[in-house]
Amino acid sequence: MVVGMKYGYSAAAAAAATVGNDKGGDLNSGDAKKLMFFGKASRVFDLEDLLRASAEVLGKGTFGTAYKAVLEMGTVVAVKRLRDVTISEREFREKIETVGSMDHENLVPLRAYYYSRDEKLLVYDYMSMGSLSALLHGNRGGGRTPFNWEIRSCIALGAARGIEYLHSQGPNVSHGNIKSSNILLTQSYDARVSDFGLSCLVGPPSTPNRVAGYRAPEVTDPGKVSQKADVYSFGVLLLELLTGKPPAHALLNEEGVDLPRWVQSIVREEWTSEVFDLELLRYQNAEEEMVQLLQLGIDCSAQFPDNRPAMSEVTRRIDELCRSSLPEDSQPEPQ
Ligand SMILES: Nc1ncnc2c1ncn2[C@@H]1O[C@H](COP(=O)(O)OP(=O)(O)OP(=O)(O)O)[C@@H](O)[C@H]1O
Repeated sequence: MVVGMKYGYSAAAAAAATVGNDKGGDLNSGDAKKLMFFGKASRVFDLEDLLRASAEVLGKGTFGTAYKAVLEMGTVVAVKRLRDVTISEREFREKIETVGSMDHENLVPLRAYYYSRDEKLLVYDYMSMGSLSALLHGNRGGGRTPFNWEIRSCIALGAARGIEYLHSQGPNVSHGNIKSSNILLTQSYDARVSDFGLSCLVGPPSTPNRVAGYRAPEVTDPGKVSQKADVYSFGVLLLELLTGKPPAHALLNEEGVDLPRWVQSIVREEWTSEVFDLELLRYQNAEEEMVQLLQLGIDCSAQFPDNRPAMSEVTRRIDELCRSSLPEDSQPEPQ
């Protein structure tokens, strides 16, 4: 199956056919029609390889459709086809260069991009374990790895570190779309934050309710999200991780209650019996730490931005919780 034929990458295919040579470097030369890579060692395939790859739709998101593409040489990548890119080509290239320069072990690296008038593609590492959302809310039948405290707290810490890194790039740098489907997992359940930097490339989402459960109350323009709004979304994500409930859960919405308010409506003494995910309780051996992480989720999702902690503090608190729940003989060296 060919990506271009099956999913209509025809504009990219046409561009590829006209490339002809690799020379030149400015926007009007052949390079403008090529797959542009970030980093040095990663230039192992080109646009034609990508167009020949067999592809499968992973899902439709706010910014476009994501595909899993298996290249002929066996490399697997995730390709995001952006829709509604409203900014100019120059602005797009400038912004995407910034995104591509972000480098942290808890971010999904952007490997390459393709820009033409009709087609904008982003190429990421493919994360074979999928998203936190799928793991939390997908099939809970037998055969799956117990989704215990150790794994969940490690995911919370990794995601917090990724967001903290983004925030450390400047006071105006934020993610803008923190949610469980944007936390992807490696084989060893390390968390990687994806989709950063995309909200400034595309127009307003056509489906605003997708992020409803995660969006901070003060956010009116999804294109203008502050770091404190990211902290709110991360707080909701922590509550989701511990309760196993999706923030836009039908039952919660019927009562007009969002996840943070639902958790707060239950007295602390009843958290263990009423709030925590039953699957988490089954492997429970860290009740005090679970309660503290839930409290952190509540603190992060405070109504007023000034009452929310900074991501650096959030990371520090999760790191402490992870350390205190480890057996004495397996405590890691402080970083
Ligand atoms: N690099 C990747 N590796 C594996 N799966 C991915 C990758 N990127 C995205 N996905 C998965 O593909 C699906 C669609 O992703 P996409 O980011 O387009 O939409 P979303 O996360 O559902 O929403 P949004 O666009 O608002 O972030 C999701 O299930 C996501 O977890």
